[in-house]
Order: sequence, then structure tokens, then C-alpha cells
Amino acid sequence: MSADLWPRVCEELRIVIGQDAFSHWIDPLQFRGCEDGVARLAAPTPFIGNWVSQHYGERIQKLICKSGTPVVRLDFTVLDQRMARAPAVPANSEKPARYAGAAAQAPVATSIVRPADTELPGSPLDPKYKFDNFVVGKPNELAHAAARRVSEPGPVTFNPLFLYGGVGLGKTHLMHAIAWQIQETQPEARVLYLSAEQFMYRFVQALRFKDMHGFKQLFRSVDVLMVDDVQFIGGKDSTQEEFFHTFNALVDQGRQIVITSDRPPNEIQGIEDRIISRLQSGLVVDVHPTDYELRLGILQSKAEAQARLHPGIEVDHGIFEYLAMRISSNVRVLEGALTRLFAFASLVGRRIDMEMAQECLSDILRASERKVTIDEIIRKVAEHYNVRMADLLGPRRARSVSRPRQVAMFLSKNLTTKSLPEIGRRFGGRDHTTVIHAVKKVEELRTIDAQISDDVELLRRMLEA
Ligand SMILES: Nc1ncnc2c1ncn2[C@@H]1O[C@H](COP(=O)(O)OP(=O)(O)OP(=O)(O)O)[C@@H](O)[C@H]1O
Repeated sequence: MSADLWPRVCEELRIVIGQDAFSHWIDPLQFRGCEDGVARLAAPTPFIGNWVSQHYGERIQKLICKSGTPVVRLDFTVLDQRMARAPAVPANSEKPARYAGAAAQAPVATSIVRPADTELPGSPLDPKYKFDNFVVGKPNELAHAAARRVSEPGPVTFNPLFLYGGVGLGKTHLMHAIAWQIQETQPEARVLYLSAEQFMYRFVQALRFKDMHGFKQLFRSVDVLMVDDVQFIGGKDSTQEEFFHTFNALVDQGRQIVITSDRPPNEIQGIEDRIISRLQSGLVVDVHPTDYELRLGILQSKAEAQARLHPGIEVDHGIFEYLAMRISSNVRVLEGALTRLFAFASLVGRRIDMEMAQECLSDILRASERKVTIDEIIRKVAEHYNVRMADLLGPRRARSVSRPRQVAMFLSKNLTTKSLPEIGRRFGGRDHTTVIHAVKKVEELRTIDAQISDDVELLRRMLEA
């Protein structure tokens, strides 16, 4: 084999495929030599290796042969040692029925070091977003169960799985969890996760580089396609047209599709009816806004991770309950608040107590302020327990009145920014220590008395609505 074999192959390739494609795909390769009829090449990522193999493999093989070195196949590895440890999947390996087909499309016999899914052309997967650290509650239990189902091996049961819901409610987390799970249990599956914007970007690039064939081949060769925030293709006519064809081709081949959006299919603006109908043809699941219990569970779970990052930080009792009650906008904000609290406590060497939490999170708390008034709370609580408002404010101590009064004080403390003395004054001129006692009592009762816990949650929801 002559030393200038590869430079000569490159020169010819550059002319045939053009400078742009050459710089993009061939330049990053390292030629490692030919042996026993196998030409060995190393690519910076498995994806590049895969792509070159599929699109230029045959040409490269012919050019090497033309230079006088007969080769029957190309062998791609990855330059990065970490990736090189990934399991190798020979092109002729047998795949389970659900994932049949992808390997057969390689035009020349190659062996590709199969990537972890993070190396596919989509977005990297966040290692924090797994099923293990997804907290399940009533608002997201269906979405979670459906996500679990599509990540199991076996025939596709609903296609697509369409998850929708407001900002920061865990849709992306679930998608990543599906990808991680499939990657772990079915390592041979080609899972492609990307945002709708990236899909569009790749499509536009393919048009620009006149490589629609490659684009189609790539997207149609995956076993599981996951597209995040699909609402972004609304109004982008040719992108949605291509998305539609990709979608149909994959569904026809029995490949799984998972899609997320911030709204249901029929509310996505600027999207064709036939696409809406396709998006609705599988299982459409609403990820509901979090409730108090779910937020508390998420906080406790995320706090464990924070505690590992900042060991030794002490958190006062009631802080998570307070945050779960006060910050109901979305989980991302809740998580940001927790991160900030732990970082602050660690930097200034303080324990996390109520005063510190209020000081450190004043902007977040202000933004999430619910503008609920003490008058509204008193009215709603009186209605709920069927007692007179005058009794809640008056001196009666009977349990039938004192308990609702305590609940009303608890809600006033948690849903308004009023100080304890102010709350006391509004409840018939009581002392602030009475308010403290009421708040503590209700906090305690909520953990042992399901009825009180339900009452508080229901009232909170009605007051926030
Ligand atoms: N049930 C949950 N358990 C644990 N973490 C959660 C849960 N729900 C949301 N989160 C966390 O909240 C953050 C935001 O979630 P994610 O990005 O998945 O939201 P999203 O619904 O995709 O929002 P967007 O529409 O803005 O993309 C992430 O850090 C995620 O881990």
C-alpha cells in the first residue's frame, strides 16, 4: 500500500463530491491503513462514520481499489476512546423485529461502532433526565405510564405518543428518559432525539447541500424518532411537508415516534389538517400542571441531589412545603429556586431557614405571588366548612370553628405576603403567636390527617384559580 494512497483517494473524492461536503465529511476522517482486504478509517464521531459509510462508502472503496489496493469492505471506528468502547454492531447483525432494517441500508459492507444515542445527530441526552428521577404524581401519571410503555421492547402499541402540556412540566425529561431506557435495554436500537427546530435546520442544510437523499435516508433509518416542541414546525410549510413524509414512512415501518408540544395537535397554529390528524392518530396525553404533592415530591427528590453537591447544608423543617405552596408556576422555576438556595447557603455557610429562603428567593416569590387576599381566604374557608365568616373572626373556640380558622390562617400565611401580626389583626385582632400556632398545627395535621390535607389542597386550588 503506497503512502499517498489516502491523499489520492481524497483528491478524487473532493472533485466528485465537492469541497463543502468533502470538508464536512471526509476531512475529519483518519485513514488507518488497509489490511486483509479491509480499509480502516477513524471518524471523530460514530455519526460521521455512519454517514460516510452510508453515503460515500462505496465510492471510497472503489477509489481505494482503483489505486491498486483491493479492499472488500471499510471498517470505521471512532477517534474518541470513550466512544470506542461502545458495543460494535456488525452490519449483518440480527435485530429484533421492531428494529429491523436500519443496518440493511448500508451500501457497502462496513462495521460501525454503534454510538450511544447521544452521538446520533440529534441533541445530547441529559443524564439527569431518567425515569429514576422522574417523580410521578396524579398530574403526570398517564404521561409517565405511556412513556414507560413506549420504552419497552415489543410491538409498537400507540404511534405516535404525543405528550403536550405547559412550560416546564417534564415533557423533555420524559422524552430523554425514554431514550435512556431504550438505549439501556435495547442497545441496538437507533434512537434519534431532536427538537423540531433542529429537524428544520437539518432539512434546510440538506436542501442547501443538495443532500435530500441523505437526509431522508438518515431520518428513515431510525427505530425511534423523538421530536421535541413540534409546535415550531407550524407555519414552516416545506419543513412540515418533509416531517409528514418522514412521519408516514416511519409509522409504515412500525417504528416508534414520540412527540412533545406545548399544546394539543389541533391547537398548533399553521399546521396542515392532514398532519394534525396524523399527530392525533396515536395516543395524545396531557401533562397536567403540578399539584402541591407533586411539587413537594419533586423538591424532595431534587434536594437530595443538591445535598450531594453541597454536603453538610441543613434545611429547616417546612421549607420545601413553603416552596411547594408558594411556587406553583412550573417545575423549572421550582428547581431554580432550590439550586439557588443551596448555592447561597453553601457560599455564605448558612443553614436554609425560612428567613434565608424568603430573602434569597424574594424575586421568584414575588413573581409567583398569587394576589390572593385574606378576605377571599376567609370567605372560601367559611363556605367550604359551612361556618359563618363572623365565627372565623370571632372568639368561639369550638373545634368546628377553630379548625377552619386555623386552616384559613395557614392559607393566609402561605398564599399571601402578609406578616404574622397583620394576619392576626385580620382574624379579629389576634396575636401573631396564635397565627404561628395555627400554621404549625395545620402543617402537622396535613401529614397525619388526609381529610385536612385534601381540604387545604382543594382550597388552595380554588383560591389560585
Ligand atoms: N415529575 C418530575 N420529576 C422530576 N423532575 C421534573 C418533573 N417534571 C419536571 N421536572 C424537571 O423540571 C425541569 C423542566 O422540565 P422539562 O424541560 O422536561 O419541561 P418541558 O415540559 O419539556 O418544558 P418546555 O415546554 O419548556 O420544554 C427539568 O429539570 C425536569 O427535570
